[in-house]
Order: sequence, then C-alpha cells, then structure tokens
Amino acid sequence: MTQRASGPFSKGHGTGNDFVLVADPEGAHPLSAARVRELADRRFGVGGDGVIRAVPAGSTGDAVLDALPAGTWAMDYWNADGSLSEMCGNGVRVFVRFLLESGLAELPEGGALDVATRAGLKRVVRRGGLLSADLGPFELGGTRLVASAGLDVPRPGQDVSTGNPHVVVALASEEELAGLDLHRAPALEPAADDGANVEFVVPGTIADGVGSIRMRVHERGVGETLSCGTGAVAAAMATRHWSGDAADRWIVDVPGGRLEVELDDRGHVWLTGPAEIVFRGETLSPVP
Ligand SMILES: N[C@@H](CCC[C@H](N)C(=O)O)C(=O)O
Repeated sequence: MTQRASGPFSKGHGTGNDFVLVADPEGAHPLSAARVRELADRRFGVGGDGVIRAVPAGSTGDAVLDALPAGTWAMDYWNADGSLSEMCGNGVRVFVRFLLESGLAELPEGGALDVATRAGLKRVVRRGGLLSADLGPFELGGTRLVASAGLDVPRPGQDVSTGNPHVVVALASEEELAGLDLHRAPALEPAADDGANVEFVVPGTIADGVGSIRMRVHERGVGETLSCGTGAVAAAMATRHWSGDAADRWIVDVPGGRLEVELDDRGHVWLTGPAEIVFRGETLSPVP
C-alpha cells in the first residue's frame, strides 16, 4: 500500500463543516497524519475541517473499520490536525453524497445505505433533498467545569457521547454566545482523557414538541467550526435532559446553517440537514 501524493479529490460540506474526500476503492492508498494536515491546510492545501477516505471495510488497514461487514463503504475520518475521530455526523452525510455523486453507490429516495465508521455501522437515508443519519443511541455522562476566553467564570458542562466525546455548556444569552473567543480550546476540569468537542448552547423555546437552540462549537482536532453534526446531537440531547425530556425534536442553529435532531422511539438519534459536494479537483505531487 502506498500513500497517494497526487490524485482526484472532492470538496464537500454540511452547513459549512467542510471536508476533503478521496476515494480508495482498492484500499491501496492509506492516509497518514502528515498527508491529512497537508490536504486540510487552508493556505497550502485544499482546506477543510476534516479529511475523509472512502474505502471498503475489510481493506482499510484500520482494525476497527475492518471488523465491520466486508465490502460496506467505510468512512476513514481524520480531523484537520491529523488525529482520528470515531465519528462525524456531518461527515457521514457528506460522505454518502460523495459516494452518490461519484457513482460509487446508489440511494433511491426513501432508501438506506449503511456506512462503516469507527463508532460502528451508521445508516443514512435520503429524504427529499436532504440526507439523514441514524447516529444510534447517545449516552449522558457526568459533568465537568468548562472555562473559555470570553466567559467570566467557568461553567458546568454536561458530558455526552455520540460515539465521539462532547461536553455541552448552557449559556444565558445570545450576547454571551457571541462574546466567546473560541480561537483557543476551552479548558476542561477535570480534563477529558481523549479530549472532547465542546458545544456552547443558548436554549430557545419549546413549542408543539419541538425545541430550538443556538450553538457554537470548538471541535477536538480542528478549532471553531461553522457546524458539527454530532455536536448538534449532543447539544440537543443535553438541552432535552435539562428540560426534563420536554421534546424529542430539536432545531439546532449553528453559524453555518440549520440542523434537525430527532430522538426516535428506539432511543436512536437522527441528524438531518444539507450535505453538498461543491467542487472536484486533483492534487499534484509535491515539487521535489
Ligand atoms: N464535525 C464532526 C465531528 C468531527 C470529529 C470531531 N472533531 C472529533 O474529534 O470527535 C461532526 O459533524 O460530527
């Protein structure tokens, strides 16, 4: 297996959470942390919050992905800093759009496609122009203190696992949310063993069983992003918990647009929103 220095790529996003996507149908071109950092660099590379390789499970070279049903398309997801993540909620939806637009998979309206991720198999369905992902069950954990530039004092944060780790902090007002400086990662006390994505939310109204929240996020391995799908799920489920389970549907407004989160009667959380491929290109070999 050799690393590919040149070749075709696509660029896609879900509510501004952007990814470089490459296809590796033979499992012949693994990514490395250094290659991911080059591709994700917004000035010296293509630019993105993450890099995703589409590769059949069984041929990925990653023990977790290769344990999933052979032949299923696997999302080999990397953060922009070259670290791996278990899961990406916007990424898995953009990944499916990439497979469809590249002719690597088919998904008729109402149909479903299973994707292998490091957090297990995730089902993506096509509803109208949107792609919805079943992210499975979530888990509420303990609490920890979160300090961030722009906040007067540390605030309590709720741990939520959506396959990857999150800490959700409720703020009192839009002004507080706007005043956050997320150029630096929020500090967690106690620290999270594997790091965490941190979501700051301002809960809005709940009407007719639908709640609304506004959110900003600092992603592990990236920095502040315009959106985070698993973050929107974590934020909605933490806010639901604080509300005494008052609603199962949540509208989550992020700087890059709007996502919908819904808890079904099996305890699975669905994430719905736009997922688009915006351009295709070719990386060139570095000049020796
Ligand atoms: N943007 C993603 C989450 C990407 C992974 C995250 N940074 C992590 O390290 O867990 C999403 O849409 O869920």
